[in-house]
Amino acid sequence: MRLDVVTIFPEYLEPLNVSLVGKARARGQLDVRVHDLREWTHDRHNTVDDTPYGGGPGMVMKTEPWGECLDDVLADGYEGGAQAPALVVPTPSGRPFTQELAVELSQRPWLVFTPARYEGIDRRVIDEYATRMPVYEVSIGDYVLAGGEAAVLVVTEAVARLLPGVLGNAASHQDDSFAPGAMANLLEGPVYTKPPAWRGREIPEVLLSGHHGKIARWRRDEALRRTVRNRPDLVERTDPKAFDKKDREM
Ligand SMILES: NC(=O)c1ccno1
Repeated sequence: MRLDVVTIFPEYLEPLNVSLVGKARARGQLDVRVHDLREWTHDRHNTVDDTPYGGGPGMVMKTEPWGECLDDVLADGYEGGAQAPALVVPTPSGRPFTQELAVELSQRPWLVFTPARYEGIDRRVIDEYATRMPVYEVSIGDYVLAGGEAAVLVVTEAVARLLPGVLGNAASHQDDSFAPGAMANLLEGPVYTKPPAWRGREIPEVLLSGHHGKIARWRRDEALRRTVRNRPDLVERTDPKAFDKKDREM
């Protein structure tokens, strides 16, 4: 997978050089390219923003630097072919970024992220590239950040860990909260490791029983308990019959 990120703060994307994403890049599983938008400006102040038409607070990111930069970024890929890119626009007014959407994005060969600053990017930029490729406007939560770069880090990590071979144990993400299948709409339950006792706190006995069926059921029940406590909205979304199905799958 190829990921391009266009930003006015390239240093914000340094975390993409470490841990899971950094290792995937080193192994060649991910080709991440970060581009400084200001390199596509032509004035001595490297201007990327201007006042909004219609008035109002703040500034809007200008079309020209974005257009010239995205044209260059896309020029070395095959638009519309097997390497067709998709634009990913982090914005509080986007569709919620979910595990399901992470799975969908992980199946694309090339993502181009356009994190905005200020009040956002002139809408004509998104409209222009929407004529050439899929555009995903995504929100990582109901809050406003100073810019989209933090959202790029979140989306990149959630997508990269789903790529084949990136997680050491492929089974790890099958039991994730929200993972399709048995865990869809369920939060992950508690996890434990050695020592068996710590400050008088013991491990739930069932986890030491070696009885896989009982352990699976206990984990499902704990996941349900946590979901009811922290995300009752997810429980409402789940057909009660599905819980029986989950029983069989776990
Ligand atoms: N909530 C978000 O995803 C976001 C992106 C940029 N600012 O906020």
